[in-house]
Amino acid sequence: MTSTSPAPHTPRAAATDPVRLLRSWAPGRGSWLSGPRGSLLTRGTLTRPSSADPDAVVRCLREVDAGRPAGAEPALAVGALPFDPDAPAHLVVPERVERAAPLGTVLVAEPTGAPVSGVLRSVPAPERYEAMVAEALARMASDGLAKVVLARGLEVVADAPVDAVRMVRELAHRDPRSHLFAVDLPGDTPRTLLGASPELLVSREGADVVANPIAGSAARSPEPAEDRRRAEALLASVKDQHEHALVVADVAERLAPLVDGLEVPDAPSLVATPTLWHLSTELRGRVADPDVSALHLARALHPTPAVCGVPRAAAHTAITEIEPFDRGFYTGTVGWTDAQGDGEWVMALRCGEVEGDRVRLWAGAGIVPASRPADELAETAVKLRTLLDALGLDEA
Ligand SMILES: C=C(O[C@@H]1C=C(C(=O)O)C=C[C@H]1O)C(=O)O
Repeated sequence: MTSTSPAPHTPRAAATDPVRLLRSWAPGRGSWLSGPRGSLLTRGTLTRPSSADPDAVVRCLREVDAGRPAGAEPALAVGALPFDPDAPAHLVVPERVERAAPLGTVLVAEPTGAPVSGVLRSVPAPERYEAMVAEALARMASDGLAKVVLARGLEVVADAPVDAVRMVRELAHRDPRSHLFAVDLPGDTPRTLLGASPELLVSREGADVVANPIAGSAARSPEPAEDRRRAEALLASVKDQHEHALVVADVAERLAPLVDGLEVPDAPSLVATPTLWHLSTELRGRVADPDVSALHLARALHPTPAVCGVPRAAAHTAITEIEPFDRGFYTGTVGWTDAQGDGEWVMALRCGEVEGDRVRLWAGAGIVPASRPADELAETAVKLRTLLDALGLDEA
């Protein structure tokens, strides 16, 4: 790690207005994260951990802390881990951190300014995605693959540089209760990963650990009775319950050695985004060893079958062979971890990457033997709406 002067002390539970924090974010200056437990704005780069290995990150944070006055807030590392656990992660120890209450408690005004106009390209074409699902189903019949999550992407070439600030405010306006994020990515030109995810990978606060896998989805309806019917059909769906149970079993198995008193609900509950119903299970426990940080937990769980599959290695191979693009940070995890081990990591879903006049966005769906290609394509189209709506684009 490189080191510079110690960061100024920021009070842990600053009574900052969460909307002011959101309004202070701009690409190239730091990261903004917001979820049901609070929001966080970071600025500048004090140092970068030498690797994203959790032990190295915690060591780096403790070194930063050692140079700070007693009672200062613990140093933290913020950033993103890619889908591929072997690909380079992006973590920085920021110069300054500001915290605020959850954004979900306040109304975020609809941003002004023109939405994006430009050209959209599907990667791959929608029919090709259906063929990809069919290929996954064929592999399942022959090689013991129980679940694989297949994604597709959209590439937007806009008529002018894309306003990432407007997109983030639009996401916050539409779904302030989701896990919102805007994180600068490394590269020669400024790149921002931004999104509104429904899924918490894992959080640690003191000894308390929460993981909240989500899998199994149904499009919502603007008509209340139909909306309710779809939610109940999802809860009763044998296919979706199976798809969900595979994820919960994997998360529980990987958490078990790290967590005491793991509580795993017997059945999932429903959660809603503005566009989708999902099956959700909240697992809770307490870290067995205080040195197991939120980042250790995230590394142990990622990539869960909510974004990869079962068995993990076979699903990862199938994804690499079938998907015609590199996922990068999509279906990776975004968050922070501090010197005491607290932190929160959310799944990089319903997200896009903004770079100049380009935006890349992705959505995927869990494929199990009972999946049908046309239904999975439709599900990805609904998932893509989150970012398309933030862009003000109509297609897909
Ligand atoms: C892969 C995505 O979402 C994941 C897959 C889901 C599913 O298959 O039902 C639901 C939530 C997420 O865990 C995505 O949004 O792109």
